[in-house]
Amino acid sequence: MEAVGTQIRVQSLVGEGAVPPQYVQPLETRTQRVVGCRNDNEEPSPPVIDLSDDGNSVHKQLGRACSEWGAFHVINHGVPVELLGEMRRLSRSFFEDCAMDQKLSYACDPTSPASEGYGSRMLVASNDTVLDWRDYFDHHTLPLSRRDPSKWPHFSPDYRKVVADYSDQMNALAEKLLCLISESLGLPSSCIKDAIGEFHQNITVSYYPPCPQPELTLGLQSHSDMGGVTLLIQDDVGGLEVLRDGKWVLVNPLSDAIFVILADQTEVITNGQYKSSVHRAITNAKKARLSVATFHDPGKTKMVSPALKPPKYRHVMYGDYVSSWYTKGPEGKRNIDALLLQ
Ligand SMILES: O=C(O)CCC(=O)C(=O)O
Ligand SMILES: [Fe+2]
Repeated sequence: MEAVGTQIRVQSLVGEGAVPPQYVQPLETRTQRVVGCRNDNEEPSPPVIDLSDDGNSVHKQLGRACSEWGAFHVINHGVPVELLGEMRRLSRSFFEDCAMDQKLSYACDPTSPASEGYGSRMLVASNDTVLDWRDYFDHHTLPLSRRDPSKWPHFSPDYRKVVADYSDQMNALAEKLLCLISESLGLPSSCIKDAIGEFHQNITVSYYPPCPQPELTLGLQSHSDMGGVTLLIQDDVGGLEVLRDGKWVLVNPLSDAIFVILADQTEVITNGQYKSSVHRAITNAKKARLSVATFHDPGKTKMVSPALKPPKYRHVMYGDYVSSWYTKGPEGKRNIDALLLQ
């Protein structure tokens, strides 16, 4: 078992046979799913939107997807699919091919939330939080003043270049999607992007090792993302679930698609017309799973408020919103609900 400070990497627990008690979820948050991670159409799943369709049709499909799901796949998105594959391949290789002491040379600071590097524990606030069955590597990528590739792995000569290319491509796609999403509400194209301001982008690679008792654990507990919009790719294992009408729905992996997740500030800006998506990751006993989530968020000092009247949410300074998230914990949508005006 490896530890840095109080941080243990989940990967180093694999092979212990039983899940340590800190990782055991209370009954009410455990998954009911018999863990075979495919949604075989017995339940509706988030829509797939072809961005090469004509403009009108894309706006309509986006409007429905955003109001009914807050999350959807996009295809023909303009990002080279080879780059998606490279990002998955290289990030998997960091977790699986590098020795633990090499990985730990990139350890994030366990005392500071969202610090860059290799970690396992998302929340630093309290010792009684149930831990996620997940390790991660967080890269700070935009604005360029935050980007320091010397903090990223270099076991492969391509790693840093691929992450930088991936960051630029995701940035362009996030901007394009926010324009389309604004237009789908009849707002000026730049409305949501302007309300978020310059993107603060982080790329988090999550690695979920096989879990001996998947029915007791979660890879990542239920939450909505805090910022503007998240663009996610995953491998073919499956395990991401979105909450819809009180039911958890498994998101099937589509290798060439990018999964778009609306986050809390987009809910505020659209005045609740579009809701952020509550999601989580479940575990399985057989295969490690990998996802790459790219977050596009406001800067810490940005004031965010609804673009529509009368406002249903109070304005908030993004940095204050983030601090309360880290002190209280994500727990579904509790934090965004606190911004609702009566
Ligand atoms: O692993 C996944 O599919 C979900 C990741 C996620 O929700 C996050 O990093 O915020
Ligand atoms: Fe998330």
